[in-house]
Amino acid sequence: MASETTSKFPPNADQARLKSLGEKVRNRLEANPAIYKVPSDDVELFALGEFMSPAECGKMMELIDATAKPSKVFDLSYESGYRTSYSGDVDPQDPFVKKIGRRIDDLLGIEPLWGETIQGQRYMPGQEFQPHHDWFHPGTSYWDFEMSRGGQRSFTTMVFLNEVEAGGTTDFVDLGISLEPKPGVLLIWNNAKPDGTTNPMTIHAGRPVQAGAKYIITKWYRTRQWN
Ligand SMILES: O=C(O)CCC(=O)C(=O)O
Ligand SMILES: [Fe+2]
Repeated sequence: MASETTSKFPPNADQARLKSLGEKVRNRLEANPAIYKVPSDDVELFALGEFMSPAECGKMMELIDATAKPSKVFDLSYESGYRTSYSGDVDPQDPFVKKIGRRIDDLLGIEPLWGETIQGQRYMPGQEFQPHHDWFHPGTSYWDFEMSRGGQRSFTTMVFLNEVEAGGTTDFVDLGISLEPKPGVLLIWNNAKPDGTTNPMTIHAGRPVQAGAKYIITKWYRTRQWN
């Protein structure tokens, strides 16, 4: 693809940074007795219960309802059906949003400026986010732009805000792992392998909600300062 051969960012451009950040965050999470490591040989995946209180989850859902608009996945349009949830950047200046963001920064021990702003998402019945990687793929239309504003995505963090009546699991499709939304639970995964190359096995999906609604927040970290 033309954009790949002309890009100043080779595939796995941030390998060394992903490797050292992976080590740092892994050590920190493994030293935290409250954090559960989901057993997998292929992906570093962690979970933490009661990361947000029921009141905090409720407040965040109100903010999402106030900002939600159709999600965009880079060059894939909402109409394509790939990601049909409603999403919005909850106000990064809101003191409550800042507080939750800082709590995630502290837990992982990643430089706060490397974190993207928290994104809220709401799925109604039939809405889903089809299998994808959160890391950026070389050769895409967004590769150069995203790589130049913070580098590759290192860690994904995601909080389930509510109980979903039916459906809406987060599935790691190549791992055979399906996680049911439980309010307040934080998921964390490393988008890279221990050697710092991007990890194809992180492919995951937000399965269609069958009944009720599903609310989540997501915060992604890069390998350098994001803007
Ligand atoms: O809704 C989910 O369970 C997954 C969301 C997701 O993968 C994302 O926002 O990148
Ligand atoms: Fe994702």
